[in-house]
Amino acid sequence: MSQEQQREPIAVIGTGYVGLVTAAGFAELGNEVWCVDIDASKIERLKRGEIPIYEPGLAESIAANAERLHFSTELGPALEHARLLFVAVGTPPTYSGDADLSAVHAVVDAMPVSDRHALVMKSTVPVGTGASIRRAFAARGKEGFRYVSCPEFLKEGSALADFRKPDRVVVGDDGDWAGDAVVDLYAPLGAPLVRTDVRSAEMVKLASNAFLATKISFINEIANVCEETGADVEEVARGMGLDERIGAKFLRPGIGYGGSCFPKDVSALKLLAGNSGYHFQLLNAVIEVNELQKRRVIRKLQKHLGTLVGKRITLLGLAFKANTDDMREASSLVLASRLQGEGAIVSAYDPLAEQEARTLMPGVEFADSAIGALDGADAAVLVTEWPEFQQLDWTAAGERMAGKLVIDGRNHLDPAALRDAGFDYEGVGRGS
Ligand SMILES: NC(=O)c1ccc[n+]([C@@H]2O[C@H](COP(=O)([O-])OP(=O)(O)OC[C@H]3O[C@@H](n4cnc5c(N)ncnc54)[C@H](O)[C@@H]3O)[C@@H](O)[C@H]2O)c1
Ligand SMILES: O=c1ccn([C@@H]2O[C@H](COP(=O)(O)OP(=O)(O)O[C@H]3O[C@H](CO)[C@@H](O)[C@H](O)[C@H]3O)[C@@H](O)[C@H]2O)c(=O)[nH]1
Repeated sequence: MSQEQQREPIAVIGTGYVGLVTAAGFAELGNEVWCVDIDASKIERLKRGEIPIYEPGLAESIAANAERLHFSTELGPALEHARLLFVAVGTPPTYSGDADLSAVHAVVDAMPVSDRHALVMKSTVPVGTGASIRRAFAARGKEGFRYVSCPEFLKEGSALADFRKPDRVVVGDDGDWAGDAVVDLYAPLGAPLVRTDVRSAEMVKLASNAFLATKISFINEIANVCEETGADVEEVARGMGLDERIGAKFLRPGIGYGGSCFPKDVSALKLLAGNSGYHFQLLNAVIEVNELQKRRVIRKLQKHLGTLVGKRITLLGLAFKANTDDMREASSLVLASRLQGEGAIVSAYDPLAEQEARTLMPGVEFADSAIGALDGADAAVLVTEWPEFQQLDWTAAGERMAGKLVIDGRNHLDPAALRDAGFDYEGVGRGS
């Protein structure tokens, strides 16, 4: 038998961003992967070779490894073929800001009480979730149920690359066969391994996201002070980032962090701390700065245009970041509704996220090109850092706009080039 054939078959429950990337990544390594999702239409599309989300390289990887990838709405085949069941279902925020664990509980309830299987938690869950799942199994008469926390750190837009070359692999377990098997699965990637207890692994995930979000809110506040003092935050971030203790990553100022993870995980950690009797003061500020950062755009527009009533404002980019079609917690959603609240007419363009955005942004006029969206606009707001906005012929765009104002929410454009093209340009903390 070749080494490839000997690799452990696994199951992946939930075929969203994390589940599909995990499945494709392990299939690349030679594992048979049994994927399960309750969304029948998603499974049908996957069986036909259609990939329901956009993630660079994912379609190609799934096509190249199709023989090792199996898709079903039934848990049965997964349980039959695999010992390790990777759970990658959603844990969205509830109204109160806690993580909604109903999908995780649905998976736990569907699991047989068996010695042969172990749950490997990829979904982001509050600290203590592993312990409560083990208690639930104990109540079903299964004391020795195996549970591994193996949090996922991929970033959308580079998810497959992150799987192939992770900064670290974190495995939280009781030191039993299931933890050993997960360590073996990841071994070919050669990543640093943190093997620890379940609660600490759960906390590594929440603390990492909270720290990164804190870094972003910090640089956003520095940017705001730069606007008051005439310093250029891009130069400041460059100077800070070269200090190895600080590091250059996640120091890009902008209109706040969005996406399916940072907002929900920061809030979940804050509530987890609160529920445990600790007031996590820093995270309150991180969240508040992030909310206010989006609203500063409105003030910048008003500074130049006066009232926004009847003004036509174009949002360039809608997805929460470039290279994804994901609209979850995108800053564009807040901006569009605030602009509409001020009486503005909002037009928009995004190269990938339009379809999803249409369902979330009532009253917004969508165009199929940046230049089309800018037609007749009084101002453009760059929301997502798509490379095509740097390549846009801004002189031609300016000729079609009613006013020549660009608010660059990601410091993505060249201020000098825009000013040469006759625009008023405002970035975030870029001086004047
Ligand atoms: N998206 C990211 O960048 C990212 C990165 C790291 C961790 N995470 C965490 O991973 C988890 C999954 O995130 P995602 O973005 O992949 O979510 P997603 O919404 O894209 O996918 C979740 C999938 O689970 C399926 N599902 C729901 N209940 C199910 C059930 N009972 N059985 C089988 N399938 C079920 C859904 O139909 C959906 O396809 C979350 O906890 C998230 O916080 C996400
Ligand atoms: O310097 C920066 C970096 C990011 N962002 C914003 O932060 C948000 C999140 O970006 P990013 O972290 O690149 O994307 P995600 O796919 O949400 O990934 C985060 O959330 C995932 C889910 O938990 C984790 O797995 C990843 O490690 C973590 O980076 C986006 O709105 C970005 O525009 C900034 O404003 N400035």
